[in-house]
Amino acid sequence: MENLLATRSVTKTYGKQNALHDVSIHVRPGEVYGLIGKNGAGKSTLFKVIMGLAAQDNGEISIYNQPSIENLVGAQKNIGFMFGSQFFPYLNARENLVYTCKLKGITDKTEVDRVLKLVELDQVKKKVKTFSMGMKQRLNIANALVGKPDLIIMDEPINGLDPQGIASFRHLVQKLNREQEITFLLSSHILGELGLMATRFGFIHDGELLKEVDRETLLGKTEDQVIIKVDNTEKATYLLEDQLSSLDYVVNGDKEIVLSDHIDETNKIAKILVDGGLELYKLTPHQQTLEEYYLSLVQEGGQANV
Ligand SMILES: Nc1ncnc2c1ncn2[C@@H]1O[C@H](COP(=O)(O)OP(=O)(O)OP(=O)(O)O)[C@@H](O)[C@H]1O
Repeated sequence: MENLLATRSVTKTYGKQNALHDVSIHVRPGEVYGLIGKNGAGKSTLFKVIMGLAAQDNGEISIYNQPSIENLVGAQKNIGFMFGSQFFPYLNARENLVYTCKLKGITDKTEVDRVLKLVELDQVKKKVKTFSMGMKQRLNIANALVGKPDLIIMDEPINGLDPQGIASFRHLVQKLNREQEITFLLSSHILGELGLMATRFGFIHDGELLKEVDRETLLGKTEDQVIIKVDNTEKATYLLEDQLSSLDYVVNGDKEIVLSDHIDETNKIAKILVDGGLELYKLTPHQQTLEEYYLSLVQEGGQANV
């Protein structure tokens, strides 16, 4: 499928700091793409490079498969962008958006009403300085919607929102994605926050893109596990390795054994451990979360089996 936005082997350094190394992401039309990475992973730098706010050292950006600089500048007009709030606090939402229209050279007088309606701020008259975080976020989206972009890029859009704000943000993104056919590229340092709304994920760590994976594949990878806690982890893994045919496990920092196979044989596992003279404190089935999957991906440097 043709990409709406792609980066090819983009590299960017700040002095000796390697902010992006060989990053190739592929955002297809109609997706809600979640770029996930911890603080300092390179998400903002990648967005700045895409928007032409920072120059890459190497690599290419293409929008609708148009890599040349002149075309890219034109194509960037089809991108709505949000990098934190930059509104006049003493103006209301409408007045702020009129200003955005002026900056973008949009003369259509109905544009402000259109975007205010889409984010359900059309009835709100008060000044922006009195807005809740959730309302500010909706105004941010309205601002990005001005000019009918195909793609909206938002850097850490969920930061600072309460659970209700996160839910209404999610519903708004999904509605705009479905009804206005807007593609989204969103970043977060918390996978769980984008886990419910993104249709595809890119995992970035220390400036490198570890993996791109669609939602269904990712959900299929969060496996059923068994968590075991005993008084002697080393002896337990020795006994289990000895008496079970194959054993896929990790020992995590809390001295727990996380077993990914033999999950239907908890009775047998308990017997092996107790017969081996171990104190068994815990033996519980567990469904791996997206966050845990992401952490294992980072630990394995992108080699997790997707
Ligand atoms: N202007 C700059 N000068 C020097 N180093 C920078 C600059 N901007 C970013 N960096 C460094 O580049 C790396 C990537 O930073 P970036 O801001 O892109 O990460 P991020 O994933 O967006 O994290 P955060 O969510 O904390 O902003 C970090 O090590 C950061 O310190």
